[in-house]
Amino acid sequence: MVRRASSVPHLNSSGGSSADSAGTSGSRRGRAPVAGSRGRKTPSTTSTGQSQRQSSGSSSSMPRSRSLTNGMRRLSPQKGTGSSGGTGGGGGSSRNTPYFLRSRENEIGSADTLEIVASKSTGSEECSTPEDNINVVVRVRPLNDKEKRDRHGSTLQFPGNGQVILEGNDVGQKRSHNRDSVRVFTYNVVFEPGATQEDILDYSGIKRIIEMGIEGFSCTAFCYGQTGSGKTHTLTGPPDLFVGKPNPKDPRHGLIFRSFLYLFQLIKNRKDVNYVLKASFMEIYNERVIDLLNPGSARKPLAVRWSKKSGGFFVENLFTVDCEELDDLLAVLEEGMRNRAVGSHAMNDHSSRSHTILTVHILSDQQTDGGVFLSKHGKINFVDLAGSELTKKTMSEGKTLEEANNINKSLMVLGYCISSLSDSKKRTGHIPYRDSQLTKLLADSLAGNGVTLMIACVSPAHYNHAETLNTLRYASRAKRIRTKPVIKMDPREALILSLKRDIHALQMENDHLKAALNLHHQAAPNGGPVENLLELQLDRVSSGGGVPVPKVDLQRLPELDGSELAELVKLYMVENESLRQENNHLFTVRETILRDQEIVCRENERLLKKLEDVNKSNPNGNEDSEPSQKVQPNKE
Ligand SMILES: Nc1ncnc2c1ncn2[C@@H]1O[C@H](COP(=O)(O)OP(=O)(O)OP(=O)(O)O)[C@@H](O)[C@H]1O
Repeated sequence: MVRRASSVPHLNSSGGSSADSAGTSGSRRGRAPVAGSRGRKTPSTTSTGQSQRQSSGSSSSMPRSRSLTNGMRRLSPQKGTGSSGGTGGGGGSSRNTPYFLRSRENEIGSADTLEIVASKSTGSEECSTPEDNINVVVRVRPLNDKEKRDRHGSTLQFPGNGQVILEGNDVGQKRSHNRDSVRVFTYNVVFEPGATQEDILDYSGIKRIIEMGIEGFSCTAFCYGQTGSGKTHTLTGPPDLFVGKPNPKDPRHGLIFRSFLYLFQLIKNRKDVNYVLKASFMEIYNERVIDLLNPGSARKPLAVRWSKKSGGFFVENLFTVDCEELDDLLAVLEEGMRNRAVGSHAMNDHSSRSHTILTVHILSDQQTDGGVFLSKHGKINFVDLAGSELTKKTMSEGKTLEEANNINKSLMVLGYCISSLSDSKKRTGHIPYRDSQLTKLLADSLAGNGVTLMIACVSPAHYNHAETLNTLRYASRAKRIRTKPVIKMDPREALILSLKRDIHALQMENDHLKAALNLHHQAAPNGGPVENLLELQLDRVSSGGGVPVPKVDLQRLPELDGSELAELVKLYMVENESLRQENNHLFTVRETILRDQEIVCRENERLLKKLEDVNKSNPNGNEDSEPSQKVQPNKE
């Protein structure tokens, strides 16, 4: 796919908390309109950490905190393996040797090599890390033609090691060496204007996100930045990619397209797991949630509700499409892109007027050694936020102005949430997720059990200095947020898995005893010292089934004679059998629990319906069902 000018990319990355120095869904299911809609003409909707100040380039004195940089640590070491470029092998590739990237000004970008080395020395890390920082990377777009024509210089420099230097806002003034106005920010990775779409796939840490999604984690990649900074370009590529029949080989394809290829490549390699993929695509336009796969002519908004079961918000009746083939996923992307709200203003001809969330659900079933099926539900959200804008600069008016106000308001709430979450004192207090639809739906990604990648997009042009500074600060704050990634797994299945592990351990012990018995017979065919049996200090413990089981010091086994060993083996086999029975019993209990759960679920649905009726008859009620304020459904 995309080939970079140089074979050695230069990125700079850091990790950790911000080292900037300057300072699910309830869903109607279907495999429908989308899968069959590729190439179909659909009516397009045209509603269209602040850092301490320091002199420039003093990177060596930058404070560094321990942190993940998992994004970099788990990068694929290879380039040029195609758009799906990774090494494949599911979670396996997360243990790749990190690829070291150095800075080369105005080329690709840089990553914090110190952080990578530090991470490497800690060895490989399991997916279920107790806490992770949000992985934050910055992408700087190139100056566009207009900016070049108007001779807007670049306000950014790239010293390497995941740093970006923002010069003082001295545009139009004499270029003083005003050290105070120079700010240095550090991120996991900084992509310089020369970075390609393929670089973003390979070095942003998105591959790790996809791998963790497959492993059952809830993952999110979101783009943030001012209008026209390249968010949509990064996630999906330019809009004309989705006009007519898209060319899959087009090098301009964005991160979502490339991630889909990578996802399917990983899944194909996991023959031992049965995967089911589903996808949904929605937008938040003027605080209304619209289903981009099924917008309807009236673009009727969907309700955002709280789920007690999952402990998070979800969009009710969001269309979810089964995606058996890569083509189905691509069709979801294309359909949504055609339906999303786009408008034009002075700073962007194709400005996103809404926030979009494309979600891929990854349901997996894997049979363990003992025959138990483990089900996991991972998901990957791709979030393209609408750009913050200064309406004076974008010259928005009328409808575009209303959109801009809504966009800015929801981004402000997101800013509050990020700011509170990044502050260790405020983190445990009230976080205003409920103040916007966007933050309700991103709550889990920001502070829950998810894994999150933030791509902060900035313009290098001097005239965007204030917005670039804002974005860089925003990104620095986000970098301080820590989440606790957890695999979503049925707890009963987890219990059975652990029981199976116990049985396996017992079986190994039995095998060991049998082997010892064999050895003993060979070494002493006429029998050993019987009287030693009492000295073995058999520690009798009661097993699950109440059968007494002797615990033997295995080192002393050779002292036993044949009959004693045979007796021990017999006891272990009985114990083994009893454990097996216990396990079967657990299976039965599990079945019963599942049946009970189904009954409760049905009852819950009935109550929810009732609740809806009550809410309908109360026109002044809020859109969300606030269980504390209204009729409460049955607890699940
Ligand atoms: N890295 C890049 N390389 C080349 N062109 C880019 C890059 N980033 C952005 N552009 C171009 O800049 C313009 C604005 O980009 P884009 O629409 O992605 O911005 P945005 O941040 O999504 O804006 P908005 O918030 O208004 O939707 C587009 O023409 C896009 O193709």
